[in-house]
Amino acid sequence: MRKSVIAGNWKMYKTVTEALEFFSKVEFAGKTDRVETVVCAPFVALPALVQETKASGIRIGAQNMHWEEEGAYTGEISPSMLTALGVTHAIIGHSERRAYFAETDESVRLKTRSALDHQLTPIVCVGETLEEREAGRTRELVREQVVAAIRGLSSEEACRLILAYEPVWAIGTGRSATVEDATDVIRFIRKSVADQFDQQVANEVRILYGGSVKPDNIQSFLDTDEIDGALVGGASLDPSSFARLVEVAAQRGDLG
Ligand SMILES: O=C(CO)COP(=O)(O)O
Repeated sequence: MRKSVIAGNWKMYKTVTEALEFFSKVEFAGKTDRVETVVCAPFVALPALVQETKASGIRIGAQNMHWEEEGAYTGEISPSMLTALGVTHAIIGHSERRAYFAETDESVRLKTRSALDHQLTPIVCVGETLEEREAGRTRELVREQVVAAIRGLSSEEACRLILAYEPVWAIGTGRSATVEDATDVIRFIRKSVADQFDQQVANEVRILYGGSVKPDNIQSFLDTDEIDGALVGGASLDPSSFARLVEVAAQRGDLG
């Protein structure tokens, strides 16, 4: 059975002090062996959070990275800077980065490749806008994004990926996708992975749903075998709500 993942994406929220406060208010012990629990925090909070969460089994992730090892790239952070801190995951190609910072399928491919080369787990985001969904282009677009990200990877590397289906219209809107729609697209993503590699790789890749996931709707997403967890924005900022999400996923682990 694939291990469930609950990944919080804090986006541009929380100072270092606030980030540390979050972990002083919440207890994750005993759950993180059943659920891969990741908090993707702003760069400046990463060193303190890696130290703070050492004993708890929580993994700390970045929200972006450059693909080069080092160089004249003002304002950028390299994968080896992240691994040197003890960061284990990196979100790649979030729709906000695609929309506001000109991330392309090609930069997503380079970053995915580089993250894997540096033993970081990439959480690669794909998803359509409302306009694209209404035009019936969801599958075509999502397949394009997935294929671009995994092009050139070996099967072993592909198995280490986490993909996240995040429909843009569901992010931060309070309007999540229905479980049926999310399941349908995620099943299709798994098939796209199988087409590029084989069924065995497709069976191993974890695929998350993201977009207005909250403690009161996560259970319905996790009830389907197809969805391996959630990438959570708003509801990951509050310690008790994030802990609740992890708890629900941990109970699922018990059943498996
Ligand atoms: O963008 C997201 C996670 O990456 C989802 O954000 P919300 O959970 O706030 O909708």
